[in-house]
Amino acid sequence: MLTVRAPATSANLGSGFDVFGVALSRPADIVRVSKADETTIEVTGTGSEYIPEDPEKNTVGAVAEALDAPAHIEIDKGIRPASGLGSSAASAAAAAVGLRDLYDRDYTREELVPIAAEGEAVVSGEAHADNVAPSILGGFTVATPDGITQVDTSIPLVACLPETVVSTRDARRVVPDRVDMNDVVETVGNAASLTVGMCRGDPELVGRGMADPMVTPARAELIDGYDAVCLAAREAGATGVTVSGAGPTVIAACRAGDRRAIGSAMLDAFAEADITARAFRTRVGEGATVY
Ligand SMILES: Nc1ncnc2c1ncn2[C@@H]1O[C@H](COP(=O)(O)OP(=O)(O)OP(=O)(O)O)[C@@H](O)[C@H]1O
Ligand SMILES: N[C@@H](CCO)C(=O)O
Repeated sequence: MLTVRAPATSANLGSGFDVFGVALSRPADIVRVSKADETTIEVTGTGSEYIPEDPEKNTVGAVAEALDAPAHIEIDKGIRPASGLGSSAASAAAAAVGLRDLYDRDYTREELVPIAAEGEAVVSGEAHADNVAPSILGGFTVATPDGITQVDTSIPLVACLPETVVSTRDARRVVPDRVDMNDVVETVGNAASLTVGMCRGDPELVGRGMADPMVTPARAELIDGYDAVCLAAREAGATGVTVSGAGPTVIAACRAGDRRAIGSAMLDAFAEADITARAFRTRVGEGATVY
C-alpha cells in the first residue's frame, strides 16, 4: 500500500483563466492505493457524502483506467468538493502519482499531468490541466496546449471558503463568449506582471497581476458577499484578491505577516452577509508527496 498527500490548488489567479495554477501548502487530500483485481473506491472526510464511489464517476477511477492500474483506492478528503480549491483534481493527482509508483509505471511527473486531467474530464466534461498540474508538480504552473511550465515559489495566500457551493459546470456557463480588445490588453499586462511576481517571489506584483476584467466579474455574481470580502481583504493588507478556481473560495495574495488579519477580515465580511466561512492561512507550496 502507498499513501499520497496531494495539495489543494487555486487555478486562474484572475488574469490566467484556464492557464495559471498554484499548489497550496494546505488543505490537502490523503489517498491510499493498494493493488487489486478491479478498481474500488472508498471516500471519507469533508464533503464525502457528495462524492461518488463509482469508479466511472470519481476522478480517481479514470486515472486508474488510464494507467491500467486497478486498485483499491481510499480517499480521505481534506478539500471540500465544489470549493474552487481543486478538490476533484487533488484526488486525481494523488491517484496518478500513487498508482504510477505502486505499479512501477515509467512516467515522469510531467507525463502524469494529462493522465490526471482525464480524471477532471469525468467531472467537468473537459480535461483541464490547470489544477492537476500544480497538485502534481507544486509551485506556480502555466498550462498551455504545448505543455506545462513550472516555477517553485512560496507567495503567502489566504483562501477563504464560504459554506456555499458553486459547481465548475455552472461557473463555466457564465464566462462571456466575446471580450473587448481593451480588456484583453489589460489582462495580458496583468498576467505578465503576475508571472514576473511569481518568479521574483514578490507578493505586491502577484497581487497587482491578479486583476481580471474578463472572467472574474461574471463569476463574482455567483458568490454572495464577494465585493465586501474583497474590500475587507484589501483593507487588511491583501495585495490582490480574486475568485479561486470556479469559486466560491475567494483567494488573497499578501505578505506573510498579514495573513491572520486578512483571514479575520474576510470571515467577518462573509458573516455580515450571514455566510459561515473558513479561512486557510496558506502559501504556494509543494506538489504531491508519497509516504
Ligand atoms: N475524488 C473526488 N473528489 C472531489 N470531488 C469529486 C471526486 N470525484 C468526483 N467528484 C465530483 O466533482 C465535483 C466537484 O468538482 P468541481 O470541479 O466542481 O470542484 P472543485 O474541484 O472543488 O473546484 P475547482 O476545480 O473549481 O477548483 C463534485 O460533483 C464531486 O462529486
Ligand atoms: N480553470 C477552471 C478551473 C476549475 O476547474 C475554471 O476556472 O473553470
